Amino acid sequence: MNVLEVANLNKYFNEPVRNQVLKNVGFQVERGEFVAITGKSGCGKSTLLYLLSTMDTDFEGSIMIDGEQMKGKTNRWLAAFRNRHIGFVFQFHYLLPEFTSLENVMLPARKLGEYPVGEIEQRAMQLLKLLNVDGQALKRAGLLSGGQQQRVAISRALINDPLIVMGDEPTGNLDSANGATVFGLFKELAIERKQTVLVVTHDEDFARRADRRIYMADGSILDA
Ligand SMILES: Nc1ncnc2c1ncn2[C@@H]1O[C@H](COP(=O)(O)OP(=O)(O)OP(=O)(O)O)[C@@H](O)[C@H]1O
Repeated sequence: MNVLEVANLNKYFNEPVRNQVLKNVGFQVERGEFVAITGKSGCGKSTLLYLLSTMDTDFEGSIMIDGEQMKGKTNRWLAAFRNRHIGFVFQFHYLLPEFTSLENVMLPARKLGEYPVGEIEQRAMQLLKLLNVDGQALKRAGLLSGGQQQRVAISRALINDPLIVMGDEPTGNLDSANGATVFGLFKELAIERKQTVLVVTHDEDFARRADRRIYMADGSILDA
């Protein structure tokens, strides 16, 4: 079953001049696939991922996630859908700096409101532990190193057990041991939990070991 179906996707930026950044992009991803999106700097990878994450709604074409069309939905609907189904690890973490790591990880689950706080806290601690950052649980996120913040952000992305995990350079700030932990975790999500993982990366080793690789060049997909 396809979790993601992208068809005839075009994206334009209008500043400073009108520029077509994605050109008729189309591909499909099955449930439980681990996909790496690669390509030269500026080819449109982050733009694509941002659209797929439903955070940018300004596009032409079709993005279907879990059988739902993302085009034309209200921001409120998209925010609820995103919180429930998509875990996203940004290139810049966007953790709330005044909140502790633990509070940051718990936030999407508290927003969802499906589980008691105690259960959410327990699960958040498990994720922080899995990512070797449980020692920082009670520290304010703004005081952590870049790599620690990255691992907290990954924990936060996984708290609601999302259908799709999307990452923009998720191992970018990590040393090789922590990078390998994250890779192993993503692989496990895909194989054991049938979660779909979609990662933009410049890390050749990471890309090579994914189930599938999507190459982009100048706003188009070369091989899907
Ligand atoms: N908000 C914006 N306004 C105008 N142009 C933009 C905007 N964001 C991105 N672009 C342009 O879109 C193109 C694709 O950018 P994008 O960030 O998607 O590339 P990328 O492949 O992710 O690059 P990198 O690997 O360096 O992160 C670039 O030419 C960039 O300058």
